[in-house]
This record gives sequence, C-alpha cells and structure tokens, in this order.
Amino acid sequence: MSEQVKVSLLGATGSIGSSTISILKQNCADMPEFKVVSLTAQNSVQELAKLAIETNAEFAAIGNENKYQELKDLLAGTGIECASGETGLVDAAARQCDTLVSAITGAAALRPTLEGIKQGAKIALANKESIVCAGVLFLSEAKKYNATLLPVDSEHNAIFQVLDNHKRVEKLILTASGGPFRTSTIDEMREATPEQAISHPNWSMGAKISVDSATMMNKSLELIEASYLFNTPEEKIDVLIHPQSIVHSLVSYDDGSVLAQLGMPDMRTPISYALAWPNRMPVPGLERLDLGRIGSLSFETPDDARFPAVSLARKALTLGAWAPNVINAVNEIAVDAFLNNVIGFMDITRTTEKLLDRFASDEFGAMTDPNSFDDVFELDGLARKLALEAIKA
Ligand SMILES: NC(=O)C1=CN([C@@H]2O[C@H](COP(=O)(O)OP(=O)(O)OC[C@H]3O[C@@H](n4cnc5c(N)ncnc54)[C@H](OP(=O)(O)O)[C@@H]3O)[C@@H](O)[C@H]2O)C=CC1
Ligand SMILES: CC(=O)[C@@H](O)[C@H](O)COP(=O)(O)O
Ligand SMILES: [Mn+2]
Repeated sequence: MSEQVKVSLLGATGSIGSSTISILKQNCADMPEFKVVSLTAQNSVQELAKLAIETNAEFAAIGNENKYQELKDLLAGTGIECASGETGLVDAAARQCDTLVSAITGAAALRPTLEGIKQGAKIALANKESIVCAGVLFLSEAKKYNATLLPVDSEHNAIFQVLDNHKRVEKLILTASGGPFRTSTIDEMREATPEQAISHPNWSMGAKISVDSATMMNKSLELIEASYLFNTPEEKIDVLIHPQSIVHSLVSYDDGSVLAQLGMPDMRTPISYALAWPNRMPVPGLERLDLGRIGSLSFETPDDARFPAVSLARKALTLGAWAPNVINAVNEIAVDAFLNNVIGFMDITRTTEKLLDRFASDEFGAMTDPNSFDDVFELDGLARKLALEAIKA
C-alpha cells in the first residue's frame, strides 16, 4: 500500500483521538501512508497545537473561541492554519480529505460530521450521538453525497466486519460489559459517585461515554445506532452482557450460524479497520488475544430493573425518529449534571425517561419526525432546555 491517504480528525485530543493519532504515526511496513489534514479540539489548546505540529497537520481548529489567540500564538511560524468556534470545526471538516474521523463527544459532532459527509469523504464514525439524534436524515445525507459510513464504535465495527448477507440475518447481538455497576445493588447505585461511574472495567474512555456505560445508556444509544446503521428493527437487536469485552458483537443467521468478531478491548483495532478499509493494516504494538490465557468468557442477560436505559431505546425507536433525539439530548444534560454532583446516578436515566414521556404526552400533541436538520437542532435545543429546567426544579 503506497497511496497517500488524507485524514482529518475531529476530537483529536480525546480518547479516540489519541488512539487514532497513534495509528497515524505508526511506522511499519504494509500500512497506508497517512497525511493529516485537520485536527480539532474544544478546550485542550496546548495539546491540539502539539498534535498539529507533531503530525504536520494543515489546519487546526479549537471550538472554544476564547482559546483562538492562544492557538494562533502556539502555531505561529509553523505554517499551520487555524480557526475557532463551531464554524472553525466545520471548516476543519470541509477541507478535502479521504477519511474524516468523527470523534467529538455528543451531538456537537453533528454539524462538522455533516460537513465531512457533504465533501463525500469516508466517515470513520466513532461519535454515536450524531446518528442517534439525526437518524435517517444522517443516512440520507451520506447517500446523497456518496459518503461511506464506516462504524468505529467497537460493537458496530464488529458487526460491520461479520455482516455478509443482510437478508439472512436473524439477530444482531450487541455485547455490553455491564459497566462498573454490573454487580452492584440499586442502593449502591443510588450512592454512586462520578469517580466510581467513570471507572470502566475494560475500556479507557472519555467521561461522558464512561458514565453512559455505567447507566447502560451507552448500549441504548448503540441499539439505536445499530438500528439505523444496519437498517434493522429494534426487535431484531439483542443486548447481551459480556463482562470481559472480548467478543465485540455477534450476528446470527437463519442457517444457525453465529459470527462474532473478537479482540482485546483496544480501540486501535476498529480505528485501524476503518482507516484501512476495504483492506486491513497491521497494528504492531497491540496486545494479541490469547484465549488460552484468558480461559473463559461469560455471558448474562441484562437486568432491566437496575438498567432501564436499554428499554428506553426500544421505546424511543417505537415512538418515532424524534424520540432518540430527545433521549440523547436529555441524557447529555443529565450526565453533565451528574458529573457536576447536581443529580444522583440513578437520576440520569430517570430524567431521560421522564422527559421522553413528557414529549410523548398530550402536552406536545402528536410529535412528528424531523424533516430537516433544522428540525433536529430545534428539538435538541428544546429537550436540553426542558431537561435543565427539570433538573433545577
Ligand atoms: N473512547 C472510546 O473508546 C469510544 C468512544 N466512542 C465515541 O467517540 C466519541 C468520543 O469519545 P471519547 O474519545 O471517549 O471522548 P473524549 O472526551 O475523550 O474526547 C472528546 C473529544 O471531543 C472534543 N470535544 C468535546 N466536546 C466538544 C464540543 N462540544 N465541541 C467540539 N469538540 C468537543 C474534546 O476536546 P477537548 O479535549 O478540548 O475537550 C476531545 O477532543 C463519543 O461520541 C463516544 O461515544 C465510541 C466508542 C468507543
Ligand atoms: C469501546 C466501545 O465501543 C464502548 O462503547 C464500549 O462498548 C463501552 O462499554 P460498554 O459495553 O460497557 O458500554
Ligand atoms: Mn461501543
């Protein structure tokens, strides 16, 4: 493989961002030659500048406008162009590249990711919130601009790797670690601190997705993500607790075959798969799976009483395309409130369910599916406003 692959990376300073940079900087035989186009961050201006210089990027954008001057100063004399604010992030995504890695947290990724789609880039999609909140519109936009969506989320990447005949699929089976409270009682979960909630047993990830794993809202978002990405109704998607996070997901077919993708819990595998697709590339420093050493893998059915988030996803998909947008927006506000010690751990899912029920009630009349991205942004804003009010009340 000698062709140069131009890559832009939204969310370069995060967990996915740093795993991606480590792949891009790998120096080994039989891998594509990568050229970094744009990098972005929200606040981590020094880290962003350092990464831009190290990777010889063309362009760096910082979301927080107050950090623009600092970024400019840090990049002075390097020839690296820079920008700030949401328009800066969108400009970063608008630069011509082959692959755009979407790794910003939350629905904030939607506008810049859509810009990458408009450029017809391959979208290595780690961010799940953008497809959850915009659903079919997001897919239609990708189709319209001939942009290929390559799932990076480990479960969806696993399914993508083993899904060979959609017509013969009986079930998609998403594995879930169960998070740090898999064996905790409800009383213990009520008292859970942010520090405990972000201590994921297997994966090292950003705070928001770590809390989502702890409530299992991550699996809720992933069920919706899988439903849209693989055009599969919720009743054909199962969730299976697998505490070791070695089997990343499974697909069962109507001839009785079940295909799974396995590997150590390390995001460099799905990231490299997306970057090299339709080929594969080596990842030399990554620990290899040794099942003999691991000995046994275990599986459990999820406990809906302690983790009601998965049922919430099913309910949302049944209600209509507006509902995943609402649960995503409310969850973002509730997770933030939990991390700032404003609400308790169990209040995260409770607030989300309460707001979903409110939007589904007569108070809002018959909710309709969004016709445009403006509709998506408007509902996202309203759900956030009402969630904040509910939390303050
Ligand atoms: N981490 C993982 O293993 C996995 C992550 N994902 C998904 O990937 C996405 C990123 O997760 P992760 O890397 O863990 O998150 P992190 O919190 O580690 O990193 C988030 C990145 O996005 C930037 N960012 C945060 N908020 C904003 C905003 N409002 N506008 C613009 N940029 C912003 C951050 O910049 P700054 O540093 O300046 O704050 C940082 O670069 C999420 O959607 C997550 O669900 C999916 C599967 C696995
Ligand atoms: C690595 C990844 O894809 C995460 O989404 C991970 O799956 C989180 O673990 P949970 O299975 O605990 O949600
Ligand atoms: Mn995942």
